[in-house]
Parts: sequence; structure tokens; C-alpha cells
Amino acid sequence: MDLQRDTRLCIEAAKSFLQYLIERKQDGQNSYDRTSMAEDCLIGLLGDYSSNIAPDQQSHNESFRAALTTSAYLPCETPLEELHAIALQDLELGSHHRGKYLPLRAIAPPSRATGILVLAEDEFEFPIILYLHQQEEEHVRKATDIVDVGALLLVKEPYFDTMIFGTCGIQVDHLSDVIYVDKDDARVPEAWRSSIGGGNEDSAEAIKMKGNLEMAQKNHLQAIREYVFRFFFFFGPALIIPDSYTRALSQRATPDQIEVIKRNRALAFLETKQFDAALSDTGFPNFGPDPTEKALARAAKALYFLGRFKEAREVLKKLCQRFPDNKDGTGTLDRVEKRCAEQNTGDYDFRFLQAEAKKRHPPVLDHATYFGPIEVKETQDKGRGLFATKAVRAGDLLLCEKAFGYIDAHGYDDGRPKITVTTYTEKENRFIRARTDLVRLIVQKIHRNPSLVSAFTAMHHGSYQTANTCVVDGKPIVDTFLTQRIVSLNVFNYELSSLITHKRLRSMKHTATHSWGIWIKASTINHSCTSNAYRSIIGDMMIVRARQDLEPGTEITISYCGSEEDDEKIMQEQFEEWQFTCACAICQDEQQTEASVLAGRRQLMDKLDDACGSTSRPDIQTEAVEQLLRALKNTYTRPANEVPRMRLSQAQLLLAYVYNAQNKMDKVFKFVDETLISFGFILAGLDSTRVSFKIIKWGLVEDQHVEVFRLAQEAFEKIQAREDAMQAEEYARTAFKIVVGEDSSFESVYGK
Ligand SMILES: C[S@@+](CC[C@H](N)C(=O)[O-])C[C@H]1O[C@@H](n2cnc3c(N)ncnc32)[C@H](O)[C@@H]1O
Repeated sequence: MDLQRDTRLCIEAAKSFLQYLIERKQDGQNSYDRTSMAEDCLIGLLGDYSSNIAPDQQSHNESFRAALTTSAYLPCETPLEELHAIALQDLELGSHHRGKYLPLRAIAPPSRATGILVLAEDEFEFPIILYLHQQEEEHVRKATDIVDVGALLLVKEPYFDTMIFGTCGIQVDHLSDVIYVDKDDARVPEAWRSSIGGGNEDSAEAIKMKGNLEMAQKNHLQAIREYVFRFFFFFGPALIIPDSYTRALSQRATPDQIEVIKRNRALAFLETKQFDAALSDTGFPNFGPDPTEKALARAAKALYFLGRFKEAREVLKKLCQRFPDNKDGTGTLDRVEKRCAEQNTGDYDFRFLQAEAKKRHPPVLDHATYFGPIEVKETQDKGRGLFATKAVRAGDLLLCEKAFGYIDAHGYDDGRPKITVTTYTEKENRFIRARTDLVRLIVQKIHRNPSLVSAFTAMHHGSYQTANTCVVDGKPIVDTFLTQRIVSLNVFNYELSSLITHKRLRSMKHTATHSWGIWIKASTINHSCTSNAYRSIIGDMMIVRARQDLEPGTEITISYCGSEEDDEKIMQEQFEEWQFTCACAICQDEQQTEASVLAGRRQLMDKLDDACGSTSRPDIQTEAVEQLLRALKNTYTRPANEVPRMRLSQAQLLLAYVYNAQNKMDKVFKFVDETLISFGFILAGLDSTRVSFKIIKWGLVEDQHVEVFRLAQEAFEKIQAREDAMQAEEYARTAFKIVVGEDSSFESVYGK
């Protein structure tokens, strides 16, 4: 959020609060003490908030909260009925008031910072700033829909602390720590009940009608969203709140009325992405002997969004059977059948996925997750890991997983307001913003859908001590700090698709990662610099393919940070974020090699870079480069198929191209061979022995290998070795499939 805008919002909120105080003062409703305290509070808020922002910083942006997060603390695990009320004057600064709850009433309109700021009072009319974090963004739900003037809330185990503006207030970091209540709630102070006016006289039917009216008022938007919902699988702003129906259900009603109210509320829950609750309101799985069309249709939708495609299919079959005229039934059944097929076989229409990823913003795709021959097991020293359950070949699909949470940071460049902390660079900024948004997205998702909590919280979270309870007051406990930790240890970032990355690398352009996501199963894969699997991306679908032939029981590994770094120190620094030290063959070899040898290798590498980097291909001093390569090879004691030497490959490939241009075919084969050997491949048929071309062992396939195999193909064609050329082309295609995730786009990049 733009600081200027942020400040303006605060000032506006503060002004309206001051106005409110003045009016109350004029009405004789306010004691002087209280008003002056409120004013102090505001002066603190406005003064510190705006004076902290130097004018030259105002064009910069970012999440204050991201930079100034409080130390982690656990959410409240105690049911409300076991907590005791506390008043503001009894709060201690810097304390989490365990065992207590604080009833508050909002007394000014809310404003947005990275969360929602609202001025509230307790029953003794003491004002306080309440800072609600992890709330939905304004474009999803208006702040006034969350907490407007007059809203009553109970803050569980309130955390009273100084805030970023230098004033003090109540920080609510965990969504489950605040409960919004009705004026009828027994815990609402008596004074507020009477001031708000009479009890609830509306009948269930009357309140239901109100709910229907709310729905009807959104008719136009609703129609649009229904269209989007069906065809683009994307929700627009969640405007319909199921509260009226919930209130209606708390009144006396006949079973038929309850049935109807629940069905209506199911739709409202669907609209607000509360799929568990929607499903429960439809009656699923026991619809009774005479299920209604709406109950079946809504249950199927909820199941679809929860990824429970097989159950959705059964419900839809029932819907189509009983209500053959239902306009959604057959179409949705077709779609569900496709998801079931994807889930069972991993048979995706990848061309379609690529097209969808380009078209959708954000590129969140409508496809099912496939898990191939894999299982999660404990490793000896790396926590859990993913293992192959069957023999697989290089290029085989191990999994294709839809993201649990996904953020496309493209929006930060133009459309949406930027947020930046001035002490962070632009790149770090994007990084912080994306993570902050991803945490909020996940917190919101699991808060709304308790059935998803356990899979997410089982993800690796290092030494973080989690709460002992999962559910309190009938709602899932959502620990923001645990979510932050899980995101930081498991997040990956990408371009829109690996196909785009591949094309960019091919044309020597820089790649730019914009998207951040969490993939639950894929996150069980441990790192190795000599990994035997490769992850690629299409929109929010992560694809993991075998990079080599794998025996059953082999631990599947991927590289967390690319293989271009071969400086051990730099590599290990990258792992600090994940809190481990890599002990793969490359890292071990670096550690065991004498410092003088490493220094000599670095010097030779610099010379090699100079020899290759400054000249255009035909001008390269081939003999000098070959000599440097020979000297470099002598600095390694173990063979390349055990300890790959990726950095040598660039010069080797360059030589292969130069010799190809000079039609020195023996040299072409030699340097194609050496390029691949540097990546750990073992090959036959690329030397003077006239055996057929064959990969005996796949190495660490990377994007450039598609070109390497195509060069081999061209060279074989030149010497009329057709079968070997065809074999090389097949390898090029397999390499493409591994790095891009699919090979249906191969021709679009390389032609026929
Ligand atoms: C994305 S998780 C991988 C799955 C994790 N092992 C689990 O139990 O869920 C990343 C964490 O796994 C561990 N890890 C991954 N690769 C490792 C390696 N090569 N050596 C040691 N620990 C590793 C580290 O604790 C790291 O923070």
C-alpha cells in the first residue's frame, strides 16, 4: 500500500473519529478524560505515523507489518466460555492476556494499512486502536463489511503492545483470536445491549427473507460471478455474507424452513469460499430420500472446489439422474470426469494447460492433482522425503500438483497499489510483498475450510512449537506465525511457465520470477545439487519428472536453487534459508578439496570465462580454450559422473558449436560428449567407436541440453547416421519434457 495513501486513510479515519467525539461532546455524552485520551491516542497515531515518513520515502512502498512483525506467539487455544472478561484499564503493555477476553465496540470507520485499523472502545468507554491482521484485502471484502462502526467483537487473550506508529493498541495477528458477536450475545456488556435497542424480534422466516434480499440485491454481480465461476473458475469479490441465514437458523423454525435456510446459506458459503460449511449445509453425504436439486448442485460445487472430484462425480450423477433438465448437471459432470481422469492417470492436455496459463490472471488453472508412483517416508537425516515406489524412466511424470496457495506478483508492477519498505531493495520488496500476500491467502483459506488445516500444518516447519489444539469454539485455530514459517521453508518462485523460462534462456534473456506458491506434496522433496528429478511449472501446476531412471525405493530429490552456482560457499548460503547444509557429492567434494586446488581452479575458470566470453564464436581461440579445459579437468579427482562439473560445460558446448561450423565432426562429437559428461551423463556412440548413440546414464538435465541433443542430431545427420540422429532428437524431446514439464510445445519452439 502506498504510504501516502495509507497515511491519508488513517488521517481520514482519525478525522471522522474526532468529528464523532466532538459530536458526542456537544451532546454531553462524553467525559473530558475519555475524549482527551482518545485525542492523545489519535495525535500519537497521526503524528508518529506521518512524521516517520520522510518525503523522499513517500514514493516508495511496502508492508510495515512485513518489516516489523512482532515475535511469534501462539493463538488462543482456550474456548471462550473458559475465558474471563477484562477491561482496557487492566491491560499491561507488552502482554498477552492469557485466560482473558476483551469485549470491544468499533466507534469509528475502519481504515486499511496492511491489515485493518479501527478505533474501538470497551464498556467503560476507553478508546483503543485495534489492528486486525491477515484480513481479506479491500477488493475481496470491504473493511466496513468486516468491522464497521458499532461492530461488537470479543478479542481472545488480547495482545496489548506498542504499535508501529508509536502509540499502543491491540494487535490481533491470528484470525481465530477475534470473535464477532451479536448484540444478543451473553458476553456483550449490558450497557451496549440496551443502547443498541430491543431484543431480536424477527422470526426465522423474516430474517431469511432479509438474507434472500441481500442475495437478490447482488443479482447482477451474482450473475456475472456465476458465469465466471462456471467457466473461469475464479471468484469475484465475495459480497454475500451468510450472516442473515445464520441468524435465521438461531430462531425457532420448522424442519422445512431450516432445510430451505440451510440451502440458501450453502450458496452464500460457496460465494465466500467456505466450502466445508457449504457442503455441510447441503446435507452431504446424507441428502435423505428426496434430495433437492439445489442441495445436490451446491454439494457438487463445494466438493469440486475442495478437489474431491470422485465424490463430486457421484453427487453429479445423482443430480443428472433425478433432474435431467438441470442446466449445469451434464456440463459439470463432463468437467468432473476430466478431473477424475487427470487424477487417476496423469493424462493432461498440456497444450490446453499452457494456453490457460497465458490467458488467466492470475494463472490459477482448473485441473486436478496427479500423484504418480511416489510415497512420503522418513529419511535418515532430512526429515520426511519423497520416494519412488516403482521403477521409472527419465522423463516420467512423478507428480503434477495444483498449488495450495499461489500468488502472481505481476500485479505489483501496475494494477494494484505497491507496498515497499524503503530499507528494502525493489527485488526484496517484491519478495516480501509476495510472501506477505501468500501468508494472508493461506491463512484465509484454512480459516474458511477447516478440512484443509491438517494437510497444511503437517508441512515442514522446522523447530516451530505449534499449538496443541486444532479447533476451538467450533472454528479452526489459525496460527499466522506457523503459516509464515511454513511458507518461508517451503515456498518456491517461478515465471508464469517453464516454457517461457526455456524460451528466454534459449534467446539468452534474463528470466524473471514473478509467482510464488506452496505445493504440499512436492514440498516433501528434499534438495540435492545432484538431484534425480526436476520441477517445472505451468501456471499454478507444479510438474515433477524423473531426470534419470530410478529404481523403486530411490529417494526423489530436486535442486532448490539451480545448478549455475558451483561456488560451495554461495551454494551453502542459499540453503541457510532452509536451515540445512547440503552434503551431496558436489558439496562434499568441494569441502574435501584442498583450498589451494580450489583457488587454482577458480583462477583457471576466470581465464576460461575471459577466453570464451569476450569473443564471438568463430573467433574463439580453440586451442587455448581446450588447454584451459584440460587444466581444469586435472583439478578434479573424482569422475564427472560422480561429481559433475557443470561450469566447464559452457566452454565445451561453445567449442562444439565452433567445430560444427568448421565441419570438424570428430571434434563436434568429442565436445558434445564432454558437455554432457560435465553434467554427469554417461554416453555411448559419441566417440570414434562406431556403436549406436545411447545414454547409458542420464545426468543433470538442464534447459541447454535440448540444444545439445539437437546439435548432436545435426552432427549425426551430417555424417548420414540417421538412426543416431533420430535417437538424438528423441533425447532432445525427453530433455525438453523434463525441463518444460511437457513435450506438446516442442515443435512450437524447435519446429518439426
Ligand atoms: C521443503 S522441506 C523438504 C521436506 C522436509 N524434509 C519434510 O520433512 O517435510 C525443506 C526442509 O527439508 C530439509 N532438507 C531438505 N533438503 C535437505 C538436505 N539435502 N539435507 C538436509 N536437510 C534437507 C531441511 O530441513 C529443509 O528446511
